[in-house]
Amino acid sequence: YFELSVAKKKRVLNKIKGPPTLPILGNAHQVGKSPAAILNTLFDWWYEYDKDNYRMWIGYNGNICVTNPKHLEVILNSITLIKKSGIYDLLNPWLGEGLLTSTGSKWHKHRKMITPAFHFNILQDFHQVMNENSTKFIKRLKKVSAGDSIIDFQDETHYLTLDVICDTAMGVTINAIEQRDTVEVVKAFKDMCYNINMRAFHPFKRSELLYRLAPDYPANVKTLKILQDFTNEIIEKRIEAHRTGIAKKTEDNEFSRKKMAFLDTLLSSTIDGRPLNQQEIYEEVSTFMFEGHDTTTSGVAYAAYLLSRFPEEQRKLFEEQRAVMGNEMHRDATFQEIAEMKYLDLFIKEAQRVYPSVPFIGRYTEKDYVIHGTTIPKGTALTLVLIILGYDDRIFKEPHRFYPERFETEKPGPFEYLPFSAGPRNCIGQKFAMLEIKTVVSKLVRTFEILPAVDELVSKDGYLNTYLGLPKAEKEKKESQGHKYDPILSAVLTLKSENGLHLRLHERK
Ligand code: HEM
Repeated sequence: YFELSVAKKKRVLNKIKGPPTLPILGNAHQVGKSPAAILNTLFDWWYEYDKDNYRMWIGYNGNICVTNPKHLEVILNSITLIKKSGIYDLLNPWLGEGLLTSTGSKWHKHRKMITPAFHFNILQDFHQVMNENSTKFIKRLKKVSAGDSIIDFQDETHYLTLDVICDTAMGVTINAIEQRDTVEVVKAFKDMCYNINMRAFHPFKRSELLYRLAPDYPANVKTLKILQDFTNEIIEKRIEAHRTGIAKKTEDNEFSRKKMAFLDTLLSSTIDGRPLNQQEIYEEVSTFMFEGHDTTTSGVAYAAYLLSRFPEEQRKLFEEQRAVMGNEMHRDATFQEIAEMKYLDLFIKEAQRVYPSVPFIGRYTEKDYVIHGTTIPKGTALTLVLIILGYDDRIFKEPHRFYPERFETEKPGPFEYLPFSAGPRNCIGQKFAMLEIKTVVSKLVRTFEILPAVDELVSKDGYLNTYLGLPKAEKEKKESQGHKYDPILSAVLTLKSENGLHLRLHERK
C-alpha cells in the first residue's frame, strides 16, 4: 500500500540526486542515531552530491535537504510555503499552535499582532532586564570559576537565558541563576528541551502514539504539566491584575513594574476585533519561553567558547570595550553603547556563521512546487540546512578560519547567510537575541579573561577545532586527533555541544 501510494512521488523526487535507498527504510538506517551523527551525515551527503540540494527518504517520507541559496530564496520568500515539517510536531504538546508552529491565516494574524512587541522602546526596557541578569550571572561565574576551575559554560548559560526570558516574556523572576534545579519549574524547562531534542531522531519515541509505551513517558507527562501549570497560573494572575487595574498602579507589588512584559502586549492586543483567549496567550508565551532561551543559550555559550580559543580576537573585543566604556568598565553598558561596539557585532556574526544556534529549519509542501526547474511534489518535507551555508567556500573564503573581520569585506548575499532565516517567517526575536548575546558577552569579557579548558587548546593558527564541512576522510582524521574538551556539535532544534562547552575564567584585575 505504502509503495503504491508514494510511487508517483518517488519517480519525481528520485530525479534529484541523493543516497541509494533500501525498501521500507529508505535512508533511515544511514541518517545516524544521535544528533551529532545526523549533522555529520547531512554534511557528508552535501559533499557527495556536489555541494547542492539532495534528497533522502525516511521510510516513505520524501525529504529534500536544501542548501542552494537560490532555492532557499524562493522557499523563504514564498507566502504559501509556510507550513512546518513533521519534526516541529514534537513541540505541539508544550507550545500548541504558537507563532513558531502555526500556519495559514492563524500564523498571519498572530505575526501581525506580535510584531509590535519587539518595538525599539520595548527592547530598551528588556535591555535593563538583560543587564540585571548578566550581573547575577557574572557573580555566579566568579564563584564557580574560582581557583582555575574548568566550568561547563553551556550548562551555566542555560540558567541565565531562562531568567531573562521569564522576566521579559511573563514579567516574573524565577531566580534560575541562583537557585538552579532546586526550583521545580527550572528543572522542568531543562528536561523538556532535552526531551524534545532526544526524541527528534528516535525511531519509536518520535511518534506520539508509540512514545506512550516508553519508560520515560510518565516523567515527561509530569514535566509538561509543571510547565503548563506554571505558565497558566501566571497568565491568570496577570489577566486578573489587568482586569482590576493593578497593573497600571505604581505601588510596589509584583505587577507594578513600569516595563511591559510580552504577556502585557498580548493582553492588550486583539485579533479579529476580540481579545486573545487564554489558550492563545498560553501558546504564544510558551513559544517565546522555548524559542527565546534555548537559542540564546547556544548563542552566548558558543561565543564564550570561541573567545576562549581565539585570544587575539578576545584582545580586540576587550580593547573595543575599553574604547567605548572608558574607565567605567564595571558598570552596565547602555543600549546606545552596545550599538557602538562594532567589533562585538562582527564577532557574534562570525560565531553564528560557524555555530548557528538554529542549524536547520523545516517546511512541508501542501501542493506541487517547481523551483528553478526542479519539481517538488506535494507532501515533501524540506530541510533547509542553514548551517551548511557557513561552511560553503563559494560563499565564505577559508570557512574554517575564525575571522570576524570577514564580514567587512566579504558580503554574503541575502540568502547566503541565514542564522535568523529570512522572508516572512524569519526570526521575530532577532534584535532581542543579538542584544542579549552582546550584553552578556560585553560584560563577560570586561570581567574575565576567558581561557580554554587547558592552555594547549588555544588556537595557534586561527582555525576552528571542529571540522564540519571538511571532506569526510580529512574530518575523521582531524577528529581522531581531537581533545576531550573539543566540542561535539550536536543539532536537532538548536545547536548544542554533546559534551558541554568547557573553559576557565580568570578575573581581570
Ligand atoms: C541566537 C538566537 C536566535 C536564533 C539564531 C534564532 C533563529 C530563528 C530561526 C532560524 C527562525 C525560523 C524558524 C523556522 O522557520 O522554522 C526563528 C523563528 C522564530 N524565532 Fe528565533 N532565533 C533566536 C532567538 C529568538 C528569540 C530570543 C526569540 C524571542 C524572544 C525568538 C522567537 C522566534 C519566533 C517566535 C519564531 C517564529 C517566527 C514565525 O514563524 O513567524 N527567537 N528563529
